[in-house]
Amino acid sequence: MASLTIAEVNKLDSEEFIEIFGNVVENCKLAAAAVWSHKPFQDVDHLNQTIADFLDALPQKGKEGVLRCHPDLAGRLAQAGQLTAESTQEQRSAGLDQLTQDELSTLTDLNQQYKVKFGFPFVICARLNKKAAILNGLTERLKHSAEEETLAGVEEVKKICQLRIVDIVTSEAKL
Ligand SMILES: NC(=O)N[C@H]1NC(=O)NC1=O
Repeated sequence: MASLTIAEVNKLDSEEFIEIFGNVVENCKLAAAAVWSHKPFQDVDHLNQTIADFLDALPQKGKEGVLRCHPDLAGRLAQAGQLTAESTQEQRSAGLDQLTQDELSTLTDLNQQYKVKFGFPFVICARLNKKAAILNGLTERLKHSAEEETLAGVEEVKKICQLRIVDIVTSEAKL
């Protein structure tokens, strides 16, 4: 994805903006569509904060819905090569494409337990965690309440989103 300056971002019409930022929150074009109206953004941080505010303002069911738009880590879509480009890279960076058979069956089992308990998938920023930290995090977070996990999941969505935005928007003014 070509880098855009914040000035260039501020010139995008809503269709262009949704096309470019439509997956900064995984499979959730609505987030991009909603924040477009907050233009102009002063800088990347302002854009990040606006999306974070949008996510925080969602009611419980909306937050759960955002989490449900995320694919399982090393799950069915990953095995079938059907993840979004962003998610494919992120899961690879955590080493989730290099799991042993044992690690894969542990992760699959824990993911399933998590979904049965909470009704949405386990979400963690794969670019900031290696496979061991993901397996530990999943084991720990399974002990939480649904409210705690909705909030923890949304915090991870924000981290994923910030890193995706950094890939799109340059923080330097173009010469
Ligand atoms: N389930 C889950 O955490 N999915 C994601 N995490 C991440 O960094 N990218 C994803 O798609």
